[in-house]
Amino acid sequence: MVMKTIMSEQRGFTASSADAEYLLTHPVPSRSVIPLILSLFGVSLVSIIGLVMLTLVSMEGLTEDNFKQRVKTAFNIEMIRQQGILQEYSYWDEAHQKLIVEPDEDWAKDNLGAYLQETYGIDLVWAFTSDMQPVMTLTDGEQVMISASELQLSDLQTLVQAAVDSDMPHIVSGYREFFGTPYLVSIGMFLDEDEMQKRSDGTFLLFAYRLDDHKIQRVRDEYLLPGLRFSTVNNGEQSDSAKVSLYNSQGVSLANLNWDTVSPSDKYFVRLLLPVVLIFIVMALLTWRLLVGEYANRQLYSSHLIDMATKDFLTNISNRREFYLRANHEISRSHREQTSLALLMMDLDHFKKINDSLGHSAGDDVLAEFARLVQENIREFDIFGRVGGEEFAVLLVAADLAKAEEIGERIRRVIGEYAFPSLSGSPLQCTVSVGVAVWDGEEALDRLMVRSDEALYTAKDNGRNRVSVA
Ligand SMILES: Nc1nc2c(ncn2[C@@H]2O[C@H](COP(=O)(O)OP(=O)(O)OP(=O)(O)O)[C@@H](O)[C@H]2O)c(=O)[nH]1
Repeated sequence: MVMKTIMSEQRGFTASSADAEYLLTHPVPSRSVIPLILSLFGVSLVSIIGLVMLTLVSMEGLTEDNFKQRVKTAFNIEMIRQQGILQEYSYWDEAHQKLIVEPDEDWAKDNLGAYLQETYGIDLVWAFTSDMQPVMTLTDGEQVMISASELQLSDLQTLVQAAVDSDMPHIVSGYREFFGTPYLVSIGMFLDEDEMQKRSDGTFLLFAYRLDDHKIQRVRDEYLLPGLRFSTVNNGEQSDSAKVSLYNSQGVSLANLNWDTVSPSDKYFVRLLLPVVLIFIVMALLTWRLLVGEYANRQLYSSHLIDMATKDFLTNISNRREFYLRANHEISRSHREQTSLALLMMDLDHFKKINDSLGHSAGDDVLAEFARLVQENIREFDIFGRVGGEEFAVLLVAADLAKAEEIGERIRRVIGEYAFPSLSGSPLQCTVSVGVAVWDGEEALDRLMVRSDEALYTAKDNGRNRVSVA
């Protein structure tokens, strides 16, 4: 409501009352809020980067665990596959006949040998008796002779016993070392095809494949385990860097499996970081622009409002209210400091005629021009205001009667001699009457105004265009 009043009094200012209303309900933000908001952006950015890092690092752990699980699963499947092949042969009466009862080298080579090696990667086939005497031995598809003592070199005995003790089909698997090389081994008892039980002779069949680079490459490709590497362990110790180790039945590590997992933090961090940082920078810049722009608008608007409240829109000098405020302040100060003051009250002569003959707007121009001329002829610290329609007042600071008369006379002369520009073409002549009153050192502003007003009327009564003293 206050704003609306000011707006209607101070015509000419372009802001609407809705704008003023908005300003009142949205106070100008303090500039210190801007760095605060930007710091919040910074903190959020750091938190998001931290969160992304944390997510990626935990993903890294998951990826590592996941890969390890897949490697173990792959080797378990390999074992089961080997057991499946072994089972087919251990149940096959003809195989028992040709490998144990009447060993037939040609049959063995045709039905096991190269065929098993090429199709299933089986490098080693042994058929042996319950007292671990080898009957038929095929290595790399070829029949070779191998002694019982060589067979006993490994901890094969445990595996043999486990096969005997296990349930049907009496097949077990494990990792064993033969001739200094780790192998994936499956041992099964020969079973009777018709009776579906252990044969009375307690004979065994062993299938194994060598864990070499070639095998690991196959596992790598088949089970989609990129980067899987293999190394044998000579001293039986698990290597520090090994991610999965293959142990024999005594818990001795025979081989180490390693791989290079792609680290999500390495792979995605930079890719994620860049857009996140960019988005934050853009957001921070936009916020900065909005806040700074808004702040500047509010400042501008505030200064406009102050102008509207204190200045006369036509002449740009103090309005009545502001004149009273400043003049009262000056009287208090003069009272304290015991200095002199004088008041000039001025009124343009026959101003109505200008309005009537040339129009209100021409009258406005004369008023504005009059104010400018007066302003030029008083001192900077004098208080000048429009106190009525065509009535003006100047409070002369530290001025005695002589000084006040001198200034009043100067104004009267300047106005009288001035050719006011006019739209009609020919310049206008105006005169002004001035009433002077010197402050008595005690009186209030109203009283001083009344006395100078009376002096002004005396000037008017005495023929205008003159300076009268109260
Ligand atoms: N153009 C214009 N005229 C105004 C404004 N304020 C007051 N007036 C006019 O000023 C005139 C004052 O007339 P009067 O009070 O009769 O005084 P005067 O014609 O100046 O005659 P004296 O003062 O007796 O010399 C009136 O016509 C008012 O309308 C204003 O802001 N603009």
